[in-house]
Amino acid sequence: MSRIECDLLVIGAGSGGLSVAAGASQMGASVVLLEGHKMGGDCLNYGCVPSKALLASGKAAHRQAHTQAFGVADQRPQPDYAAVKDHVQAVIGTIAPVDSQERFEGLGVRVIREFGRFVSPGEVEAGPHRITARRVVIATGSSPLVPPIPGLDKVPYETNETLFGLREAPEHLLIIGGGPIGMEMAQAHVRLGCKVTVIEGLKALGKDDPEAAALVLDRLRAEGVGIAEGAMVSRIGGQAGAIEVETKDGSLFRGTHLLMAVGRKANTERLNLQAAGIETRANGIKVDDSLRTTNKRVYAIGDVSGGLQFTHVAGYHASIIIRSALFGLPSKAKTSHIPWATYTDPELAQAGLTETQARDIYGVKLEVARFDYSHNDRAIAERKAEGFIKVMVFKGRPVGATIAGHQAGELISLWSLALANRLKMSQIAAMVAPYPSISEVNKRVAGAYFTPRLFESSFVKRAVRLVQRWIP
Ligand SMILES: Cc1cc2nc3c(=O)[nH]c(=O)nc-3n(C[C@H](O)[C@H](O)[C@H](O)COP(=O)(O)OP(=O)(O)OC[C@H]3O[C@@H](n4cnc5c(N)ncnc54)[C@H](O)[C@@H]3O)c2cc1C
Ligand SMILES: NC(=O)c1ccc[n+]([C@@H]2O[C@H](COP(=O)([O-])OP(=O)(O)OC[C@H]3O[C@@H](n4cnc5c(N)ncnc54)[C@H](O)[C@@H]3O)[C@@H](O)[C@H]2O)c1
Repeated sequence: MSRIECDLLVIGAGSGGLSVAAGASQMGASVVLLEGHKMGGDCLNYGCVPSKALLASGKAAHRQAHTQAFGVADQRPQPDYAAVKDHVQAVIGTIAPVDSQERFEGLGVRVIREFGRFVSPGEVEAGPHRITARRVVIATGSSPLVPPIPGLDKVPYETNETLFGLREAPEHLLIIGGGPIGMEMAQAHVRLGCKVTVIEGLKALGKDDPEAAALVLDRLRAEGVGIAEGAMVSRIGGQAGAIEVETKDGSLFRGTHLLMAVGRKANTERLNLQAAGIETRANGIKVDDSLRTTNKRVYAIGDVSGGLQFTHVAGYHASIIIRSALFGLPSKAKTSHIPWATYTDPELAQAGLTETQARDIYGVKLEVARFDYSHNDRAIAERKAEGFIKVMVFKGRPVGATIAGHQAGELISLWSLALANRLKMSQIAAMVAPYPSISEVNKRVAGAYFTPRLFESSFVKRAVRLVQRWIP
């Protein structure tokens, strides 16, 4: 067994682990990075990247079929599912070098392609190596949760780890779970010519603002996605090509393929956490505000730490712990400015508090500013005028923003900036957005916040009349 000593040991080469390893190594720390499976983790191989590439194919097909309104005859799209999957793999292949072993070795990181497991509070074993590090970062991510639904073990089913490798188009895809994975994959598949039914136990897109979620769900239904809500699955039967899903209320759904999209479970089993005195909680490894585990020399970041499960959150976590692990400076992870977006068409994006959360905290003192896409000239020109932005404001500062509409995932960054820096609505209103751009909705919502103060104020009206009497 070889012995290795380093400043920082990173376990897992996904979104979080790669960010820590790259940053720490370039700042002069000796870094060892363990990866037992694919470099790039879930996001590159089975998550964000393939799902967005598949959605892009769906969008291309949908566009072909909806050009008449622009004066260009519609065409019947002829998607070739296997070719679409080639596109998905090509996109992964284009991005993969950025996450590759070679690139990281070039940055000075020692990359070991083995799974790691703790053997003591300060030592990790990986294949033939025993590694001692000043600090350890667990960034092992999450896997699809497959609940023990009776009958599920007797039928073939897909998860995000197998779906992107499927070469034959599902004739009728049943999706259990109406979260972001379920709804993104539903729209991609319906646009690629598959029949799709989503079976959701509670409320589809239930973590989002209900009004914004409803706008997206209406659009998906209009495109032909069947969405059953309040439909908790109780039993699964049938066989390959003829799957049956039964719900607690007795409804029966039949389809040819099944996708399980009911959430995630943290990747902790291989780590032998007890040997290191690291405690877990229901959804992952227990961490404090600074992302330290119950073993103070060990951090946990990204999906495995059980909070918001997004690539940009894993990257943000990496920046937080680099500060404390390398420089010994205090640093805390916040969630108040974290955005997320679901890349359906229209997109759905959130930063900070939803209206319901903000009302619970600020009560009647909360103000909600709103602007509809139907008043945005660019959106009208592009025939994307369906959607809205609303911003939750307390004492002149935004505390949350919700956007449902074209490019919502792009527009939301401004609100993360505003929340991170405690900007005022007046500072957003001072921005000038180019005309005609979709991003004008961000300025116009700030304008909407000030409209009653400026245009419906008798004080302002009196002041203007007075000044007008005096100025030449
Ligand atoms: C279908 C889908 C779509 C998604 N779309 C988006 C999106 O659009 N935007 C977004 O922000 N997020 C998206 N996500 C979420 C995003 O993929 C995750 O939040 C992100 O990958 C988490 O990064 P991570 O570093 O925590 O884990 P991962 O990226 O999963 O990386 C963990 C790595 O650790 C390795 N590993 C595990 N155990 C060990 C061990 N013991 N030793 C060594 N290595 C180990 C794994 O093999 C893996 O490579 C999506 C997820 C899915 C499933
Ligand atoms: N665009 C993005 O950023 C993006 C896209 C996809 C995934 N992700 C990340 O991946 C995570 C996982 O996504 P997800 O969609 O799997 O999880 P999720 O937890 O968001 O949604 C799962 C859904 O399944 C439902 N469900 C659970 N058990 C059920 C049952 N027995 N019968 C019927 N419905 C059931 C739940 O009520 C829930 O609505 C997300 O929370 C997100 O963090 C992000």
